[in-house]
Amino acid sequence: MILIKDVYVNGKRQDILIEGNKIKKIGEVKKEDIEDVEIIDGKKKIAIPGLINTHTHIPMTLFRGVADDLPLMEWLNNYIWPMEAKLNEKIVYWGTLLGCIEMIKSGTTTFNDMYFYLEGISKAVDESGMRAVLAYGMIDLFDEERREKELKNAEKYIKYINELNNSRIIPALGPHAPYTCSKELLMKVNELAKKYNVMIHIHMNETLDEIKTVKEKTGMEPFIYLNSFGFFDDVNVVAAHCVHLTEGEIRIIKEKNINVSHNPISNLKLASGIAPIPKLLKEGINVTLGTDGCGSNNNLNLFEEIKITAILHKGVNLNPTVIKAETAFNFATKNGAKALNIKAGEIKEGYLADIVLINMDKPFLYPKENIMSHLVYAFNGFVDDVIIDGKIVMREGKILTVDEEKVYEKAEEMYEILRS
Ligand SMILES: CSC[C@H]1O[C@@H](n2cnc3c(O)ncnc32)[C@H](O)[C@@H]1O
Ligand SMILES: [Zn+2]
Repeated sequence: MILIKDVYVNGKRQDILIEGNKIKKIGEVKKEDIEDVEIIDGKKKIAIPGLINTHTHIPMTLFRGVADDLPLMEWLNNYIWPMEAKLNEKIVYWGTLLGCIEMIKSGTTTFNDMYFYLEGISKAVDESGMRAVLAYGMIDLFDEERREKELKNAEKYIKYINELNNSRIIPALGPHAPYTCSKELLMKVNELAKKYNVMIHIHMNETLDEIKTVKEKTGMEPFIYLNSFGFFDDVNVVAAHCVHLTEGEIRIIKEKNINVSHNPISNLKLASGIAPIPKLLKEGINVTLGTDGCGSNNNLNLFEEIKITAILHKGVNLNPTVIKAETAFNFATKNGAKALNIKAGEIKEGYLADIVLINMDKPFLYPKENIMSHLVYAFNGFVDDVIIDGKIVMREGKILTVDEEKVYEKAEEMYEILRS
């Protein structure tokens, strides 16, 4: 058992008792009453639910800084995809470990990923102690032979992850986007999602260019097109980006309970645009936050997304009340958990013990009055202790699950292979 004593949580100082992978009690807990307990002194700390990143390509930590200041299509076609052709399980494994360290240090406990070489990713997630939803990213480019291969791979990885029997690693399906995946592939994805009871993770409406391509091909906007053949029926979908949406598309997102992953930093950096988040909120749509990969962000610090979300939409709408601090924070916690269907995102009895502690003795966190405001507008994202699934993975800034130095060394080595 783990007992966090005198920590500021849910508005007051109290104790948190963790048993197994769950929060057993919040309130006053006497250590004498419990046997075999590890005590964490929470006096100087606050406890928040671990953050949930709903759109990443985690091994892309190794692509950090390789192609900046470009629009999406040029970035993908001329830089990222040629480099991705050199990937293998080993490179992806080390890139993922680097990403896990970065996320743990910045308070993220769960991520929703779409990428290749899922054996390497799963191994790294397992070792790091993180929680993840992993989808093999499918791209068929409208070619039948490629489609069959991609679908086989996707199914193979769902089975592979299920056989790992690790409750922290959840399989999903990841068709890349409507401009890279055929209707036949997308229809099959809906079928497989129901067959294996897994969610779907897809890029939607990121740029005007891609929407134009889909419209020229199908005569419809992407959400209308996918909806026309039942892609969103009876499945749980996380749609990343959703930057440019028509009223009709917003109606579909609402009707089909599609979860939106807002990635403001990636969208700003690739000059894709700004998603109409206040409009989506008015419709009661579940908005969550993602970083996207490190090629387009260039880090995995979800606290940055929280702050940007809270301030960006104020500026764009000339209205400081459109997204309040707590709303942005909930995007990265409660709403993320809802999207991924996990009992996390809040510190509550019976919930998964995914908890982050922050030492408040930091100059930018004084005076200690409005904690939520500080977390959203003042905090730099460097947290102190992280518990995932009831296990301490970082203590006082030190990662306990993996050898940090070795990961940094290997990351440099893997990068040399990619750029050669
Ligand atoms: C098929 S696995 C994921 C695939 O997506 C690429 N990617 C990374 N960031 C983005 C983005 O913002 N939009 C579209 N595609 C993106 C990644 O490099 C992989 O090839
Ligand atoms: Zn992406």
